[in-house]
Amino acid sequence: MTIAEVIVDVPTRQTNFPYSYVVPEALTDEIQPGMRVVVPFGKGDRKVEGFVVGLKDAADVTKADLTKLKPISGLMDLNPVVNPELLEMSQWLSETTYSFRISCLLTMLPNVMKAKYQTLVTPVPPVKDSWLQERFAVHPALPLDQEQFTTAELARLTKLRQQGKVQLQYQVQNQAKRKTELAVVNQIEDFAEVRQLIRKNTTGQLALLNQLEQQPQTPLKQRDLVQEPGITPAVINTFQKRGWVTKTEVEKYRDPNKEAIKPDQPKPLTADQRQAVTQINAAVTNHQATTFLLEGVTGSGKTEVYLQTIQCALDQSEQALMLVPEIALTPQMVSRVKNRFGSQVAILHSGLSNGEKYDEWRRINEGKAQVVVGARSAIFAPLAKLGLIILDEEHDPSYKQGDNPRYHTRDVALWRSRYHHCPVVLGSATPSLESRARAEKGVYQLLRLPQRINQQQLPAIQIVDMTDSVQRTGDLFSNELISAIKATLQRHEQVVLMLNRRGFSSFMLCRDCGYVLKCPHCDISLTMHLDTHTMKCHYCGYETAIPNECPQCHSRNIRYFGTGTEKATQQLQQLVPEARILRMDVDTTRKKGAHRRILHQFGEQQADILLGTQMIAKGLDFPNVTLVGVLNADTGLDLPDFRASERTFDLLTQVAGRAGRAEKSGQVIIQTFNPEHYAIQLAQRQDYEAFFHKEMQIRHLAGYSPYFYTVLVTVSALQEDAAAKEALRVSNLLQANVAPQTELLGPTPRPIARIKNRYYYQIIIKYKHDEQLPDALNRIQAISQTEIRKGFRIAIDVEPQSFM
Ligand SMILES: Nc1ncnc2c1ncn2[C@@H]1O[C@H](COP(=O)(O)OP(=O)(O)OP(=O)(O)O)[C@@H](O)[C@H]1O
Ligand SMILES: [Zn+2]
Ligand SMILES: [Zn+2]
Repeated sequence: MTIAEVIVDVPTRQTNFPYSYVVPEALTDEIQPGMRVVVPFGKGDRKVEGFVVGLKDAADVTKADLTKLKPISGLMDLNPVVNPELLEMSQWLSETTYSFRISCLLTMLPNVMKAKYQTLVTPVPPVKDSWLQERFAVHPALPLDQEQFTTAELARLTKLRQQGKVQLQYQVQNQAKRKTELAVVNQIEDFAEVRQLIRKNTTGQLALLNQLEQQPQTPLKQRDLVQEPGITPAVINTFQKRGWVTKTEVEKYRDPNKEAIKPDQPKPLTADQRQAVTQINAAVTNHQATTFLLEGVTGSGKTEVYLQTIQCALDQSEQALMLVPEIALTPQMVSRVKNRFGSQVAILHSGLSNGEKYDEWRRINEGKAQVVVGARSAIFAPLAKLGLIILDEEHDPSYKQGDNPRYHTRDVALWRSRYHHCPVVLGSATPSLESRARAEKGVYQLLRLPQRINQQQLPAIQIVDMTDSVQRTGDLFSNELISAIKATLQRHEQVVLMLNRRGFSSFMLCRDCGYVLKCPHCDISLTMHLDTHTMKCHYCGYETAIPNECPQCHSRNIRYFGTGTEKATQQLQQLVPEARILRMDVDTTRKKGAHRRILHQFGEQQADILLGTQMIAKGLDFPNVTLVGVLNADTGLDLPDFRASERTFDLLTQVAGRAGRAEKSGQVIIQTFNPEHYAIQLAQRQDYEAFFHKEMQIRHLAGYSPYFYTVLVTVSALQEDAAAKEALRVSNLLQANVAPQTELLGPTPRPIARIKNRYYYQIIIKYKHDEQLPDALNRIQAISQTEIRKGFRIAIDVEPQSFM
């Protein structure tokens, strides 16, 4: 007899220990680690989903224990969905992020593979109640929901259940559906003989015969066959009746990137590119788990380095994984990879429907894709022969997942690199301080591309001091920027304008009493949306009409501090009436394909100006863009976050890099209220190395990363005093268990103290070495499950990327 170790999916009873189940005789040959199973759990033996993480022999279990074990109810998969590498990784991930193993396993799989639960109700025989007899005449079990039963009927069922006349069953549903299509399989052995049997004038039959003869061994899709002249479904049916073909179902993958591929060739490399490619390729061919930091200024040709090293992995019959931040996963980037590697490429990003994601994932899992390009979660792509991992824009905060498991993509990449003995390339024009510091120490190997392609200069950057109102026209644009825009349009060149939306924007303020219109559920001001004429909360979705008087003092003297993209577009249109402006932000890109459409229009020069949020700062490569303007450089500088300067520097450098990338030289104008700030001054010089050294000194003095490690513990509850008390309890528990040199900051209310009616308190742990810390955090993780039942939520975030 075999025993399976199963990690079950029960949100309120999470534990990192697998439960043991008996494998029924019928499943012994089928079951494998990495498969999902349905198992009975808890008092009512309700059916839940679980993952088999190991199998062992019954001889290893005592007789007494054996009798207590329940059997597995069924398998959800025919093949393992978690391969041995990912199974091993899930263990490591759960230990290093202090999250439960089930959430690690679920994170690795496409969304549709998360099981859905359904409650079914069935009458208990003998059924005497006439209403029950009637209701359950057709189906012996019905889903217990509002669609099936009226409220009165549901109440009636509750009563019947108390009397033991009906019972509930919990059913796990597999949501993942694979699509199949009809195909035709050849059964003819002697084609000449069949040709004799077909009459000369039946061209359709002859056409089909020819198709079969060309590829007698492969199933031919009916959809493709009927494209041939003369071949119709009727012709195929005739062949089927005569036993010349049989019909079958073949798997069909939804192809999310239907756009035509324009094959392209590797470019001859510059000397710097060649040096980088040579070193990375050596590590690929020698199977070395080296981490390279590719520090290349904007437009230095990092992408070409990625493509040529990917080629090297493919030449070794190995696979490559390329990660890109979600917003940089532009259609431009995707087509660059697809044009080079064609249909071997699988793409994973949030714009795909769940079904499309599942299909791409299956293609990868079945070894049918050799190159995977995707955003954060693509780091778990089940490539079995990984030969190279690339993280483009490695400094990007979106590489850190905000929910459990709170992993950093870079750490997972390094783990996989060790597992597969393959190199990792971290690329950026502005590497994170952590990575650059590791390169300084020799932990990572530094490769630099200090020059732009074509000897093109980095664009000249001009800073405009917005505190000087003489310089302004309207509240968003300086005279300099407006005249530069006009001059650019006269040369028939294009402009990219960025509105920095980090921090707070477009809120309503009463000039008489100072009232700011806030969300009733969150501690954050509401944002004005002109298209819907509402004030919206960006955290919980609450919305209300735009008020025309102050809700507090009823004064009409209210002001909208709008720096929203809509308002900026309107102002700009008034100042430069001839301009054709495209707006790109979360609102205009919500619809599927909108992002692609806007960029396509801009690329085809159907517009002069692209005005957008951070979304436009990354990855865009338009040769006709010669002017970049940043409307408000500093909204991120005041945020209570030790990385505020780094983020501002990164963003300005990235967006400036969009100008003058081809033959024409570029110009950048940065509008700011803090012209003296070092992040802005050094961004003006585009001097990453100087910024790195300056910022390292500041981090050293303040005791922050990369000199110290941080862990953020957050406690929340519906009542503010309860949250505060619980945070204090957690803090005391930590204090008692961490090493004496470890510093605890807080508990303090989080900068945005309330979201969706929950109050948040935070504790920041700072340390250099602390061997006791993992144990201390494990204790917190363990109590989090009991606390959840009392209404508290405790979150542990190792190396947090945000303190909001
Ligand atoms: N060796 C080369 N010869 C000619 N053109 C090249 C070469 N390498 C890259 N390019 C071209 O130079 C332009 C800039 O390259 P690329 O977009 O790869 O830079 P990047 O470093 O990734 O930039 P960013 O970080 O700003 O996105 C692209 O249009 C690319 O096709
Ligand atoms: Zn007021
Ligand atoms: Zn809200």
